[in-house]
Amino acid sequence: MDSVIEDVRVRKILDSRGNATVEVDILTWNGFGRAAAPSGASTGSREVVAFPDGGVDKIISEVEDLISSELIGMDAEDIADIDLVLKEIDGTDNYASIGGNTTVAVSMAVAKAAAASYNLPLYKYLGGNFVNEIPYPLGNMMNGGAHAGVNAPDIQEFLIVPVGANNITEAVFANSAVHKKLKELIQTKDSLFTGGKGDEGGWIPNVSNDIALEIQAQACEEVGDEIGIKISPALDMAASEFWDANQEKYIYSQDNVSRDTGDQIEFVKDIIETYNMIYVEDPFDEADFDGFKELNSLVGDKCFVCGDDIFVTNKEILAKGIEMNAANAIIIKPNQIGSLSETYATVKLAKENDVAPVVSHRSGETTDETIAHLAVAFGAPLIKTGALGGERIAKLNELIRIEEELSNPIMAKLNK
Ligand SMILES: C=C(OP(=O)(O)O)C(=O)O
Ligand SMILES: [Mg+2]
Repeated sequence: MDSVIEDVRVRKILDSRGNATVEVDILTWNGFGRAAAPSGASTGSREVVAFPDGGVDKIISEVEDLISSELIGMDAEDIADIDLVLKEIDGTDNYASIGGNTTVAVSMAVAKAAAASYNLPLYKYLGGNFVNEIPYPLGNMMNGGAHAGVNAPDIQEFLIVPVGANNITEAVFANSAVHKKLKELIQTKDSLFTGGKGDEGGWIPNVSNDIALEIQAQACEEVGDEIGIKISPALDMAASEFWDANQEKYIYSQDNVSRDTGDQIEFVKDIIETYNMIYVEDPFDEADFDGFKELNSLVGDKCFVCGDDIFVTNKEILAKGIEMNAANAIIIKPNQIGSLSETYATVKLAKENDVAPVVSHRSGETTDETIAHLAVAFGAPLIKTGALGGERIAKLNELIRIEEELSNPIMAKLNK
């Protein structure tokens, strides 16, 4: 009764890139949930369709009526049933009709409304009373590739993990200290640097991939020594973006170098070993399961080899990855798959097979904080949600509040 849906509102709002996205309100007899959908720039080709052609404007006037007429009267607690109804309303395999961004916003708002109906925070409603692990924040320090300008490195994201942090406050401030330090270090290498930032708040340096790797490591070491905790470098290479299928090579335009898959395996292995990288995401093209498998067998004991574009939060594709031992971590982005219950199914399969779920933002975000709750509820060891910027700190500050609420909070185990 408390959680029976009484009203559904769908509106068009701004995202952090100035593009339109949807925000959904769900009102129950005793609760309220609001969620908004993010959007990607370096999207995997097998992600569900975010919005049909015509974007938000195409669907905004119809979906509210369509969804309201089905959902009003249903119980928000029946999230899986509601997700099936959304799939039926859409009527396609990949949400091409009303958009996976529409359905995911509804699905997350329903879960939040269900939690609120029983006066529970979302992480506790989904994860239970015993959850007490806080994920380490993968902080975005420098941006290249599809998230930056033409003179930036080819590697999309230079990240860090404050692995020695004892709590989330220490962790997020360690990340912001490294971000500040990097501004100084970039200025010594890039005379044209104007303080420009990429989509996720990392600096955009006009330097080679090698120089970016060096100053990333230097910043981790210097700040780590200053504050007395270990900080490890990490990367999202987003290699599908610079894989040339005709030449069968990874094209590093900043460095004037191309690498075939064998060279790429050696190159990435060398980076991981030289800089003690704790995490490398998408080091190969989204179709290259063999490259992933080879790298994972070489470095998987000491480094998270994480798949984003390759798995697109899809349970069936992850199953193939598990069979091949292609990765030991998977990016979890609810809007890649279109609903919370499908997201959960992928997380469950990952955890059952010792593949670490890494709950993640998108490059286009809103101030929606839902993924902070999902990361805690799912027991994710890592959350990837930037370091600075209003839409990024919305999640980080929510983690600080969650930690404060928990009776016995501990940082997650990384086992690397
Ligand atoms: C967050 C990412 O970028 P996007 O949202 O552009 O896919 C990513 O590649 O991990
Ligand atoms: Mg990625």
